[in-house]
Amino acid sequence: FWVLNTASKTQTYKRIPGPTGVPFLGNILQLGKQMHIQFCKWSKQYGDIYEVKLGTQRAVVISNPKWVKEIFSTDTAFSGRSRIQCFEMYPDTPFALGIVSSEGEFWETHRRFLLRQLRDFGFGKSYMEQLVLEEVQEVIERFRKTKGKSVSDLKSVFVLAVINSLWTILTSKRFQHDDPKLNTLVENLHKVLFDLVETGGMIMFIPWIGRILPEWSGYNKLRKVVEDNRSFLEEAVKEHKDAFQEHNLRDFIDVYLNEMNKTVDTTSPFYGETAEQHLVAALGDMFGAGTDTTSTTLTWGILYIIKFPGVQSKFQQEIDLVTANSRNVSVNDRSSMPYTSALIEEILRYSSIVPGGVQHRATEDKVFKGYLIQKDTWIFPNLYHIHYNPEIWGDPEAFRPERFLSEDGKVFKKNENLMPFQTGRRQCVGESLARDTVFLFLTNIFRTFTIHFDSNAPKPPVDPMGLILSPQPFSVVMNERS
Ligand code: HEM
Repeated sequence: FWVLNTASKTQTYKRIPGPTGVPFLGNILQLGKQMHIQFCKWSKQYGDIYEVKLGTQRAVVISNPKWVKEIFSTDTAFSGRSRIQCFEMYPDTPFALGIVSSEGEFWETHRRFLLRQLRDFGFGKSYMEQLVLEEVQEVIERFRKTKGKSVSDLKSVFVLAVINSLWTILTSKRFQHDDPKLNTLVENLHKVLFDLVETGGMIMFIPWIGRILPEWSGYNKLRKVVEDNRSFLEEAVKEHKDAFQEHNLRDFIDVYLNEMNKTVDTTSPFYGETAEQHLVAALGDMFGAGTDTTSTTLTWGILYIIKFPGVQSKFQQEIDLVTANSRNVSVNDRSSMPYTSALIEEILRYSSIVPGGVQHRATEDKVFKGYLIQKDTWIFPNLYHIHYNPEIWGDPEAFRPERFLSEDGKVFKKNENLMPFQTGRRQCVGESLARDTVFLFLTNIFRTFTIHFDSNAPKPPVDPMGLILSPQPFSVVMNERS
């Protein structure tokens, strides 16, 4: 029956090409530590779409940017998410909670609610900009104190600073940049994700390995970090429940609790214990998705600006022109800063920190471009390949912000093939915040300092590393501009 069923399904559709794997492991052993590099090699061999097996999990990888847009925008069947329970705060619930991992009506309702509340609380408005600028100022003061001495771990300086504006809106609290407990929490999270890549990401693709070899596979360490995070966030929700006043809704948590209190329909996504667990998971998503990504992008930004000749001086010239070197740069200046806009696009392209995107799940059998994509298949957009495709960019290996400018260099030109935040129904909810944060941090830091590599420190190795592609540590010296 299975043979007949499969044959009848494949007969009328084009066959999806792809590399041959081995039983149980599929193509995992071919992936190596830099999965995105192998994804690019396969796309050269197999074209716009190919199929791989990650353990026993079937996945298709799409490398044509127009197809990526189409598949994630048009059909809800391609907007699902696969459960990877080892990452979940509540792995025993019947379906995944939070925003990143949930799907269907539950996800849609909560994503809409989150976006509306964030907007109402000031997302993308001048209040938010003010909050970001306060963080920028604190980071600048911290750099000032180094007085021309070497600074070696930029990312750790940025990691809590970039989330604080959002955290204020969500919880009415901000973190001290050097809060030891929080920094340990974040470091552990990053370390555990890094170690996962070292073991080929096995527990994501072959869940039973985590149960059989919990130590070797990194499962135990991962669970410890996830549970520490959960306790920290549950505490924040508990404090809000204890202090809750219906007439004084201070932040996102309060508004969410209010919605829960009003809900009597037991089938509503806002009802009962599940809804409260969702709130904790959603806060975890914001924290997880917002800290590492933005701080890594900023760190890459500084590395590229000082590494590639001429970039820092052009950038500073534009900053000085706009501010007359007498005030902070604000997001309103962006429209008069074409070089800066182009520079940030090039940083996003060149770093491509989420190289294989975040995979979606096909929630039913569906035909796409004549190929049958079967239910439960994972769909990866091959973002790194798209961002480094010579047919699109000409000279992708060159760091050249000018590719996003008109010929006379005066007008910023968007390129729709750049999609670091992915695209379509699940497109990153933090895109505008991340863009504003990167813009305000970089412009105001380079308004204040000229930065170069510390000539006494070893040259930084160039290969990016980790699940979120991060630069290897490098040391810089910051000199205050006159
Ligand atoms: C440079 C910074 C960032 C990059 C490159 C980035 C990239 C991405 C990507 C590629 C996705 C997957 C979208 C999809 O599945 O179609 C995503 C989803 C998401 N991002 Fe970001 N992100 C960044 C910053 C942020 C920030 C600051 C937040 C905090 C609000 C955030 C929150 C989320 C959430 C909640 C999702 C899940 C959306 C959903 O599944 O509906 N991200 N991001």
